[in-house]
Amino acid sequence: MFIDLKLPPEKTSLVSFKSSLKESTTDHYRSIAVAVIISGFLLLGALLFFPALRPHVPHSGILIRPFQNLFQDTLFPLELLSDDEIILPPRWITERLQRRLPQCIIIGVRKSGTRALLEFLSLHPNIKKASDEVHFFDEEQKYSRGLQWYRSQMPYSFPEQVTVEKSPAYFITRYVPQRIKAVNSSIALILVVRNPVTRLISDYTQTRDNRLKKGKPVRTFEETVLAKDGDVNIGYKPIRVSLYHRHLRHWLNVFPREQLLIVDGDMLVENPMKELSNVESFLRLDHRINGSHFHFNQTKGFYCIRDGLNPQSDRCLSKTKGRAHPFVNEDVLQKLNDFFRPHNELFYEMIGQRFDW
Ligand SMILES: Nc1ncnc2c1ncn2[C@@H]1O[C@H](COP(=O)(O)OS(=O)(=O)O)[C@@H](OP(=O)(O)O)[C@H]1O
Repeated sequence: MFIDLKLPPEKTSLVSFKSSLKESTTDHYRSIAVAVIISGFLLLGALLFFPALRPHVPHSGILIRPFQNLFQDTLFPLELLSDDEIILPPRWITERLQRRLPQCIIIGVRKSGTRALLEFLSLHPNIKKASDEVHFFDEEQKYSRGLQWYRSQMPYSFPEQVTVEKSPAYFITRYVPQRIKAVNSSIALILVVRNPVTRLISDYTQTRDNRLKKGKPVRTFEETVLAKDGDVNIGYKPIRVSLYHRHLRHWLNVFPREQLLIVDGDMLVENPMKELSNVESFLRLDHRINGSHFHFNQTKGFYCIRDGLNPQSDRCLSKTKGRAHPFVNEDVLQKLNDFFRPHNELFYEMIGQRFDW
């Protein structure tokens, strides 16, 4: 049999052979790439729509909500997250993340701006706050649960971060300083104070509002703070709370003065940055909180936290902070100021610092 092979000239044949070989190799790789991409999409789709197909990954008990700021309160125990909210952080993160006992406590004074201070401080990347008041050292029932329980109330933190909690009742509870010292004798303590009369009015307003909410009868401020004979009613607890030197004495019997930072609560309202900067220095942290984090909110009448330049992002404290105070008669104010003046002097002497109260 004769087969008629019409071969092109030799040179042309070699070039076309090479080019056809190149084309077919490129086509081959292209098809593989397309196949890999399509299978990837199919796999992702399957995992997305059929959660049962997802591989079970053993977890370390610490999970991170993806794409949210890693260094804020984003760490949750497993039960708080749904399946599609969780990813596992790499081991180098989980090993360094722990709930730590606080290295700093805001001990009081109640109604002086303790919440504002805690919230504002937590803007610092190296500060982690316990969101709720913990009351470990002043409430027997909690204290009896021990340090493991206390630690479990703290947020997850990295070793370089400072954990802070605030429980204003600590300041006025006699046995608290000793208890804190027994746990951490070098702890950093912060006391927020404001004009004792303003603090008293704030305390009264809170109690009055709570009673009104429960439908209970209320007395006017004047009726509450003055006794029948017209003297200041020292039987009224909020008056005693404002006698700062009496409570502070117990703390300074236990801790050296350098371990305590006094924050001016009135200044915290007017110019939070000044006080926050003092706290950063006290905690030996870099100065990372700045004026751009705050915006004076006209409606609230206080500084609120602002994320970036977005006015929609203003985060103000709750309605229970910054309540309207009742009008107080000038004579009563005078009487209260006169009453507190010698006590304030004792306080100034004790702390080596003056206020214009
Ligand atoms: N930025 C900002 N926003 C709102 N409120 C602010 C702020 N800074 C300080 N304050 C003042 O904080 C007062 C409440 O104090 P505390 O947080 O210590 O109260 S509490 O003891 O925790 O209940 C609260 O007292 P009242 O004005 O009487 O409500 C405020 O005056």
